[in-house]
Amino acid sequence: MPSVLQTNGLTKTYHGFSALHDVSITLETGRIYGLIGQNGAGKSTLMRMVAGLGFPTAGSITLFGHGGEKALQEERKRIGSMIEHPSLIADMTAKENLRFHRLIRGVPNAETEDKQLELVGLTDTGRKKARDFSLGMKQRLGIACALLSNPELLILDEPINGLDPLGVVEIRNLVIKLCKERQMTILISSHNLPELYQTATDYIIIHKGEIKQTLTLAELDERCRHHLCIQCDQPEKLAVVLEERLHTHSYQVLPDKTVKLFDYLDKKEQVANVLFDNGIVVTGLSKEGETLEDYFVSLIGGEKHA
Ligand SMILES: Nc1ncnc2c1ncn2[C@@H]1O[C@H](COP(=O)(O)OP(=O)(O)OP(=O)(O)O)[C@@H](O)[C@H]1O
Repeated sequence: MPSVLQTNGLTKTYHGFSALHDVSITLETGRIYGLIGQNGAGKSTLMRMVAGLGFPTAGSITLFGHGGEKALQEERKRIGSMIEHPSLIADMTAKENLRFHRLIRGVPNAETEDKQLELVGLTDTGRKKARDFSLGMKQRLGIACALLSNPELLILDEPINGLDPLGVVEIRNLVIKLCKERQMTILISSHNLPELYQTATDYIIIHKGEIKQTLTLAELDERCRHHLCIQCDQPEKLAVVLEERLHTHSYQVLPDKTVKLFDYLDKKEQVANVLFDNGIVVTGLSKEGETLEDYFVSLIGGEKHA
């Protein structure tokens, strides 16, 4: 089966400024790809190129195994997208908005309107106009519009931006459901990395227009180094005890005096006993791992978070 999407050396330059540089990625069926990057990293630019909302300066795109402008035009009918903002008409109800999008996109069956409204939980909005919708409702209606043609690839640019916690969970559940039940491939960008960690099966990390890394959730978990997190009254003395009594140098003392021990992960009690025997008062000892956010920060060289 061909990949859903392949980009090869995709590059976009705006008046000499390189917004995307040599981007080569592959998306496979039925996976949720979290696209991560700081403001201005090139996430929307990449999504726009794939959705056909902009032309690359160089490089190529293959969708469902087909490349070339003519074939891409056809294959893009298999894509649904909500990029930057949901494109809604403020004066129209949810259903009218859906009908408008359905007609301009030439989707024949009208029943799909109710189906999408139900899927995103907007069946009860009646005569209420889109202008009076909450941000979460607007986002969900935008997703419903993107789903009208029953796409195989769904592109969502920051769909949870500005949503309250309940709204965030609703979008997460919807995305996971679409992937599981319809084998839909989803490319989703967000600055909310803890949330993306709960949603995505794969991660694409982009920095200053270039792909820094692509990895699966399993690879991420393996790379997020696990450690014992120790809180105590004397971190300097603790360091000496770790080196002299436990013969390890694999630790880090953080500015807040927490100590991360990368050794003895399954010997918590032994560590606790040795520290106690050496007069160190331990107020916290737990096994922990790095988060997606920590990993992202260390990967892009400690710059501000996404
Ligand atoms: N039409 C344009 N003309 C000139 N520069 C542009 C244009 N569109 C995007 N850029 C620039 O390209 C870079 C990448 O922008 P892009 O919107 O893709 O970033 P992003 O990762 O989506 O950021 P954010 O998280 O803030 O949405 C930015 O520096 C942006 O200013």
